[in-house]
Amino acid sequence: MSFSLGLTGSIGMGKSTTAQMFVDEGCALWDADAAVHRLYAKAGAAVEPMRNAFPTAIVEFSVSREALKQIIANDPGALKTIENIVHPLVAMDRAAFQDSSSADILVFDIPLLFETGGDAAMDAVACVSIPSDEQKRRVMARGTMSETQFEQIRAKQMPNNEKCMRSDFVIVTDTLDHARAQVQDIVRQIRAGMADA
Ligand SMILES: CC(C)(COP(=O)(O)OP(=O)(O)OC[C@H]1O[C@@H](n2cnc3c(N)ncnc32)[C@H](O)[C@@H]1O)[C@@H](O)C(=O)NCCC(=O)NCCS
Ligand SMILES: Nc1ncnc2c1ncn2[C@@H]1O[C@H](COP(=O)(O)OP(=O)(O)OP(=O)(O)O)[C@@H](O)[C@H]1O
Repeated sequence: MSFSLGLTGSIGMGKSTTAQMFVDEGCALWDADAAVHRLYAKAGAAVEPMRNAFPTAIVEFSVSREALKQIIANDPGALKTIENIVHPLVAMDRAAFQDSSSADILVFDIPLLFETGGDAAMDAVACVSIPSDEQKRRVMARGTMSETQFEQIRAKQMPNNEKCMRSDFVIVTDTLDHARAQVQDIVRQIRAGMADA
């Protein structure tokens, strides 16, 4: 039996970077954002349902994120429709990974873990955390979102302190070395618990 660890945190707080540190420790990784990329790609399972809901979102046989962002900017309610299409498909992709992976620890990088109730399927949850001003600085430095887009996404997410309170582990992502040390400690604790079980 493998151990399922949910890895969550608000936009730009360091989930993807921290997830790779779990991979370095021998954990298998499933990434919800990467699953969405597969679903949006040519022949991906979200393309046809999305075409039905938002014909202008399809560019060259795939779902265009730029077009989606435009659609959401004009109609913030569109995000709910998008989620209703995407989230069940994401859940199927996750279940297939869970069934097929043989690593001792499976890490699920899921931005909306608590918001979608996905935490119920996890043995434990780790949340990445940094102060909100640093979060904004890091997202703006990526240069992929306007401040309005960032604030829209952030407003939809559960507040960071609530996520941290509901998690079994909090990983402070202030420096790479500090984050790695915390990841190694969590992996050690989980493996020790598995050995005791
Ligand atoms: C809004 C979209 C077009 C923005 O695309 P873009 O490439 O600019 O950003 P990206 O996908 O990398 O998302 C950046 C971060 O925003 C956050 N985020 C994305 N979608 C949502 C959402 N529906 N609610 C809250 N936060 C979200 C996540 O923390 C994510 O890591 C895209 O995120 C999307 O299609 N979202 C709907 C699907 C979804 O809910 N994905 C979340 C993971 S299942
Ligand atoms: N421990 C850390 N120390 C210093 N910088 C970090 C650390 N972790 C992440 N970062 C930086 O913060 C930024 C955001 O990190 P990352 O892309 O991992 O976040 P994310 O939570 O996956 O983002 P999103 O929610 O948008 O997908 C990146 O520029 C990354 O280099």
